Amino acid sequence: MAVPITEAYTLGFIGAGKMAEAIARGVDKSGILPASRMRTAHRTLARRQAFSSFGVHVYESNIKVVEESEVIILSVKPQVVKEVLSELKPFLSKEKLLVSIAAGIRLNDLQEWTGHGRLIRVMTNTPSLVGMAASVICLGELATTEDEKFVSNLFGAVGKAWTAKEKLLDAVTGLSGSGPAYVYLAIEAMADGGVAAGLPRDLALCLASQTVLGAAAMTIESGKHPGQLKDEVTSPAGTTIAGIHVLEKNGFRGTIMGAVMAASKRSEELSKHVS
Ligand SMILES: NC(=O)C1=CN([C@@H]2O[C@H](COP(=O)(O)OP(=O)(O)OC[C@H]3O[C@@H](n4cnc5c(N)ncnc54)[C@H](O)[C@@H]3O)[C@@H](O)[C@H]2O)C=CC1
Ligand SMILES: O=C(O)[C@@H]1CCC=N1
Repeated sequence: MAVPITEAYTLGFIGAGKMAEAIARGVDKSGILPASRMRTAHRTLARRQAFSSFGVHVYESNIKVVEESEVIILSVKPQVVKEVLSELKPFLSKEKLLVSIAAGIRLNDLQEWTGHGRLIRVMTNTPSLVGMAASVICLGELATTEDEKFVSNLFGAVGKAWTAKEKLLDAVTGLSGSGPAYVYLAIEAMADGGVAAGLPRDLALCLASQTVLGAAAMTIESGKHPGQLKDEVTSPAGTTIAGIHVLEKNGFRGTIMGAVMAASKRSEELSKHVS
């Protein structure tokens, strides 16, 4: 019988890397759980300090993290998940809720490696650090609706969270998991374009970032189709259509679609290589 997660829970991170830090800091900032109720472990001093600097308890071993946590976020690279879980399996009782954020690692495999199904898979992204993540949640067989609510609240505190069937998670990974990197490239390229056109670098980067933020907010808040919003920027014989012509000639949309599809495919491949 799965024990409901109480308000006084502790949150452990197995794998104190970039994504774990973005979640831990984001959750701490959100106010729903202070860093003092979070635990992790790492072999390097630099990563231990990165977590202890904002109040996370850092232990000597992954086992201690699991023993001391009710909810465990598995945040190691997909390639080491099986090995890490083989060590932790005896300590992962059904009282504990395991949340895997590893790209491509299926619930079936996680279930086999842990010996039980009180599992939730989440594909999130690094903007959790600033409370703007996009996360998708998939429930394992033994995860309860309370577990789902709990994890939705946790990831909802660092952005927006949706629940979906696991078969969609490779596509989610290719779109929103990897997506921030595509947008960083776009921001960098827009800033470079601004510099080429004569802007100082600092101003160019601020303008590029704010423009992406503003356009994303317009898409979400106006409810308008992005094509309509594009038309509203594009005056006849104006500047925007000149820019769009260059993008279309160079396959901009096809390139972005191809990136999402390639990353989704890679997520699918990862699942096959590790099981
Ligand atoms: N970085 C991102 O934007 C996203 C990453 N993810 C997933 O999150 C997971 C972590 O990714 P990152 O944080 O980017 O990687 P990372 O390499 O920054 O973090 C993984 C950490 O795990 C540590 N580690 C390796 N073996 C370990 C072991 N046996 N015990 C404890 N720790 C160990 C590594 O030293 C490293 O610090 C991956 O599975 C990835 O697919 C999911 C969504 C987005
Ligand atoms: O590049 C990766 O494999 C991870 C998963 C999604 C974002 N970063």
